[in-house]
Amino acid sequence: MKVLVTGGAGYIGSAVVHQLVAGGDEVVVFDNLTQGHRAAVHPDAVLIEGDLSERGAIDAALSEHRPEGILHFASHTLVGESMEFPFRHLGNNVRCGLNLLESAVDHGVRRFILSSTANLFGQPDRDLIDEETTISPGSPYGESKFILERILHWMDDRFGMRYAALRYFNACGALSPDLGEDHDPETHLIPLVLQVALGQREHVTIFGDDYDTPDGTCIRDYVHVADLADAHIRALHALDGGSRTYNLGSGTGFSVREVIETCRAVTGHAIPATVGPRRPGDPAVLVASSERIRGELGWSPRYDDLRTIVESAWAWHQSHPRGYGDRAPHAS
Ligand SMILES: NC(=O)c1ccc[n+]([C@@H]2O[C@H](COP(=O)([O-])OP(=O)(O)OC[C@H]3O[C@@H](n4cnc5c(N)ncnc54)[C@H](O)[C@@H]3O)[C@@H](O)[C@H]2O)c1
Ligand SMILES: O=c1ccn([C@@H]2O[C@H](COP(=O)(O)OP(=O)(O)O[C@H]3O[C@H](CO)[C@H](O)[C@H](O)[C@H]3O)[C@@H](O)[C@H]2O)c(=O)[nH]1
Repeated sequence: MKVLVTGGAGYIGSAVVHQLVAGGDEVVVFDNLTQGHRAAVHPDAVLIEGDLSERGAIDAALSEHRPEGILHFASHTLVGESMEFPFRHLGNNVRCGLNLLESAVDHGVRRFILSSTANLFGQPDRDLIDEETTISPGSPYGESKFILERILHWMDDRFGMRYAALRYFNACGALSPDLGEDHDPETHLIPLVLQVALGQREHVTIFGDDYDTPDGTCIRDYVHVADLADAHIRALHALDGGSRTYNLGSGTGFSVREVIETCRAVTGHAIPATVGPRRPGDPAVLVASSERIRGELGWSPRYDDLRTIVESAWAWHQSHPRGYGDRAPHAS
């Protein structure tokens, strides 16, 4: 299949692009490279440097390449930042998504995959979050993704757009030692902890240890990018059977302290940690039930062991301590 992948130079998108190309699909990446990296794009994929806020740029890409499907990863992605700058997230994510969908409809594209999020659920009152759990976005970021899910519902209803909304829990790990996570600024827990082991930070700050959890720190469901890629490919090829929505996680939660302990064990570094205040917008516990995608598409996570996840991330960070190395050095 020929597909257009927005955000295909970013962390998760680039991993999915590599797996799509490996499976024989033809890929066009559309990315403004604000967080993405040229070097992360598979050499057999076409890279268009463009911004989704410009409808004309999307139209040009779809007219030239005529993809059958779109995978939409490009987004503002940070929960905490969206609490501080709600309009930035709501405006950008919804406007860019609408531009893309309107152009897709005009160009006859009828297959669409959306990167959605566990943040749709706020802090649910159940242990495992399935697709029937009440939607109550925990931040403007989560709200922007829910709005896009609702827009997709109407695209299907009005235009026969078959979509999959994939609600990832916490993406983690590296597809290979040469393809991993490189954000600026980095805000995600595992890369930050590993940067301490690399000697690039003095310590990691735990955002609150007074949550109602066994060790007082937040619990998250860490799902490996290789497993996310597998889910995208299965969902893409299942769309002819109709639109679908899936929660994607491994079904096991790990606390912030457990993540730091595992990073200590894998790296052999003491990794000093201090406790700071809670981060606005952070729910205490988010763990997925992915029974629906397991049952319908036969997906199951292969990398659900935290040590294996951290080992794959550590292999990437060790071989690329400055990431892809394409950022201007920070003034100190
Ligand atoms: N990382 C996670 O744990 C996680 C969890 C749930 C959902 N998600 C979602 O998955 C998707 C990918 O996340 P990621 O961690 O790979 O993020 P990322 O920042 O690494 O990738 C996003 C990519 O989109 C590009 N981009 C951003 N705005 C753009 C625009 N206006 N036009 C064109 N390109 C643009 C960036 O340059 C970047 O390459 C996002 O939609 C995010 O909300 C991520
Ligand atoms: O320096 C840090 C960084 C993070 N944390 C904690 O570690 C956990 C994981 O935080 P991340 O920033 O790594 O990830 P988030 O859970 O905030 O968010 C991620 O998963 C969400 C879905 O749950 C979103 O979709 C979002 O895009 C994606 O970044 C949270 O409890 C956070 O409070 C710390 O204690 N210290």
